[in-house]
Amino acid sequence: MLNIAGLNQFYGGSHTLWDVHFDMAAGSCVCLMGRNGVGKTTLLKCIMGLIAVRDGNINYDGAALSHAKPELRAELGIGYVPQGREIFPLLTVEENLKIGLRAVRKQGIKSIPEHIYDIFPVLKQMLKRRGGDLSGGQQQQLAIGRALVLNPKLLILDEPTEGIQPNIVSEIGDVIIRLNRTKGLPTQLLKVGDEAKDEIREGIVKIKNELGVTILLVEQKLPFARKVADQFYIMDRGRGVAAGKMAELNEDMVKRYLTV
Ligand SMILES: Nc1ncnc2c1ncn2[C@@H]1O[C@H](COP(=O)(O)OP(=O)(O)OP(=O)(O)O)[C@@H](O)[C@H]1O
Repeated sequence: MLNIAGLNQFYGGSHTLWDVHFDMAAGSCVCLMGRNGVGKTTLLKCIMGLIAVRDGNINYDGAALSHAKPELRAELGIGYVPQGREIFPLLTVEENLKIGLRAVRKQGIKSIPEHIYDIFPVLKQMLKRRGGDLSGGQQQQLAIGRALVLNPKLLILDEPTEGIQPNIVSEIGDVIIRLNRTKGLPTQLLKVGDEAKDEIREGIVKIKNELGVTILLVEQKLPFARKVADQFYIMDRGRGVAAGKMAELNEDMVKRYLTV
């Protein structure tokens, strides 16, 4: 789904990403790991077209992204929640969510999809509150909710648990798992609709629609990363140095590349 080859990036004269190769398959949940300053956010920003790439290729579902305008990502179904969340503090929750709608008008999505409130009920309760008055955890839910308005196929999250209290961290973990993994709900469940009440059938269709999102996240908290992701990709000093199934992430790699 996302394929990166030979990617190099510079901040002025400073060579930050070195010949990065990275592949992720549709349906996976990949955690981008590494110590502070190794280039994780920079890689995400390259994918999102927010900073220029010196050379190399970024391909998403057959589309070449390396030199494409940032807007193309939303059109292709790539949602992004940046580090620090970047919600609009003076706008209400509803207004923040509506900002996501601009990018999807072409797809005929004109109002905030109801399933966003199923996933984050707190947003419905707080629709008229200003973004800046929400707690850190609520702001993160708002930032993820805003990205979900796009109905993304690929959702990119940069440190979604940073600065958030532990109980909300685990809620956010559950949401990521729910978005990513419930794909493949048996189709016979849909067929029971003949006898089932409309409500139930609608609920199942909704769940099917909201799920199966491919996820790429940067995360420093190891237990969280192990819980939500099925693959890891480790960076060190601007280079990709290890990748594999999360179950294969061993103590040696943790010591070598992750612990401070
Ligand atoms: N706008 C910028 N201009 C110049 N150098 C930058 C800029 N942004 C980041 N850097 C540098 O590029 C390197 C990679 O930074 P990046 O933020 O991608 O790392 P990271 O792995 O995401 O770290 P963290 O976990 O701290 O966010 C660091 O040395 C950083 O100081």
